[in-house]
Amino acid sequence: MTGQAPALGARLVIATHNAGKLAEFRELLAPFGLDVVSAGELGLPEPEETGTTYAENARIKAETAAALSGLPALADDSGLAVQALWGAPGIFSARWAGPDKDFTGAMARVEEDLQDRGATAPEQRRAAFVAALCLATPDGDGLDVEGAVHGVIVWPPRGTLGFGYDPMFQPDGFDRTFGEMASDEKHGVVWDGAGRATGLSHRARAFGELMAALYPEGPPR
Ligand SMILES: O=P(O)(O)OP(=O)(O)OP(=O)(O)OC[C@H]1O[C@@H](n2cnc3c(O)ncnc32)[C@H](O)[C@@H]1O
Ligand SMILES: [Mg+2]
Repeated sequence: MTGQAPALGARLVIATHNAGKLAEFRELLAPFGLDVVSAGELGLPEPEETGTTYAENARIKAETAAALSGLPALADDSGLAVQALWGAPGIFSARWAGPDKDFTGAMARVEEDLQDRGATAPEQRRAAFVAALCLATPDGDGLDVEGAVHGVIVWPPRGTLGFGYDPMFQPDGFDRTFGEMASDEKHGVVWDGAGRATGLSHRARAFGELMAALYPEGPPR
């Protein structure tokens, strides 16, 4: 293997129009010295997310951005999957917030739906954040990975950090929500001695999987 990631390239498009995700990817990619540019900065359109899975939607976003920019593109499709709601809002997590991106309203809808089902005990309020990443190249190569983090839905929401549904999600093993965690705690990655990356958030875990898939034999020298 050469010193260069096989598919990342020196310039990489982050195929998202979500400022919160973009900030997290910039932090995750910061150590690698890539020239990171977002789909929004390139003026690329937001493709319609017509897939029925996180992975399908991530691929649509990555392939669209790679084809339009001529650069490798990394996309993320993610969401909050609440067990008692059969995985909702899931791939519709962004759509629950509507065109005004009203996540206060979207979180209230999650809570209302849980209340309607009488889900008041923590074990009835289990949920996971899920992220599917797709790295696509302009010549049609694609790499798909996923990550998840399990936890519980809390009410009322707590914390002002992060974005989206962060204030109502408390990961297992913590007494704080993602909205109460500094970015490094939520999605910072830790490298083990073999060059494998792990982290807390769904996005950090998926990122670790991406690195493992790109470099199955460990980091490039
Ligand atoms: O499609 P792009 O342009 O990437 O941006 P988006 O916001 O529409 O992203 P998704 O279609 O993947 O929808 C995922 C939604 O799930 C929520 N979500 C995903 N990851 C999250 C996280 O780490 N913290 C809080 N909410 C998250 C957030 O509200 C997102 O809008
Ligand atoms: Mg979207």
